Amino acid sequence: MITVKDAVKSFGKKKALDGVSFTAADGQIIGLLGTNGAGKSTMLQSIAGLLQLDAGTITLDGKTHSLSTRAMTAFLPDVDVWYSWMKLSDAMSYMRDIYWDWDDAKARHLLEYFELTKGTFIRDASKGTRAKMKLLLALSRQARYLLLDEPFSGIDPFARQQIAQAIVSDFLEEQQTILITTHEVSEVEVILDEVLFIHEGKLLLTGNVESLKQEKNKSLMDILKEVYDIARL
Ligand SMILES: Nc1ncnc2c1ncn2[C@@H]1O[C@H](COP(=O)(O)OP(=O)(O)OP(=O)(O)O)[C@@H](O)[C@H]1O
Repeated sequence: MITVKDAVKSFGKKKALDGVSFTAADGQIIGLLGTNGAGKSTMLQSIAGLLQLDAGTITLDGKTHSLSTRAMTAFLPDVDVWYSWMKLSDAMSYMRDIYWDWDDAKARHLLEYFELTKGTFIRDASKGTRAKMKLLLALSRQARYLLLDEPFSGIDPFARQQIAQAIVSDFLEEQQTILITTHEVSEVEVILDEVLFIHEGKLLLTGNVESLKQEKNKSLMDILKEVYDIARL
């Protein structure tokens, strides 16, 4: 379980996280949604242990950040982090050498699923293909916690559906907990169990997606718009 308690993080005068608290139960797919600059990436980077909070705590399975929590976590950043001179096969070998939980069978499955070629140089790949490569490298680990920051960025709507499907089938195989940030609410809605809606560093809405939709008799996007409009009044 991921437990975030009263998380505060500022950059200069900007409060990127302003007292955020939530728990992410094991085996759930959770959407961390919000407007530009809401604090989503800051939240994911803090959970990944890449940023230190100014106040508050984050624990994974009750443990604060350490090598063992790092080992449980796979983080997919929203920027390109791979050397462009590498081929996809080089990046895969690198991951296999670094992480004991690298799963070759899963990597082969994702390679086929995304129709990627191992011999492609990262620099020669289109933006969407690079996004699929990044996702393959993150999903091929058997990490308990998958933190995916904008995995659909730059990807066409047809491939987005395919990727969302891959995340679900991967999830069902491994019973991992997935925290995903995205602006593509309608594409991701079908795979989410829970939603966290963040605005200006504050959590405005949290809950089970199906229960919220039934309770309000609205789509997730309409529920978020309503919450956002109220927050801006
Ligand atoms: N390293 C940094 N230095 C200064 N300000 C930062 C830094 N990282 C984030 N911020 C600021 O903190 C706020 C939250 O940023 P964050 O990237 O977490 O938002 P986000 O919800 O992921 O946005 P987007 O959807 O646009 O990616 C923004 O105002 C951003 O400008």
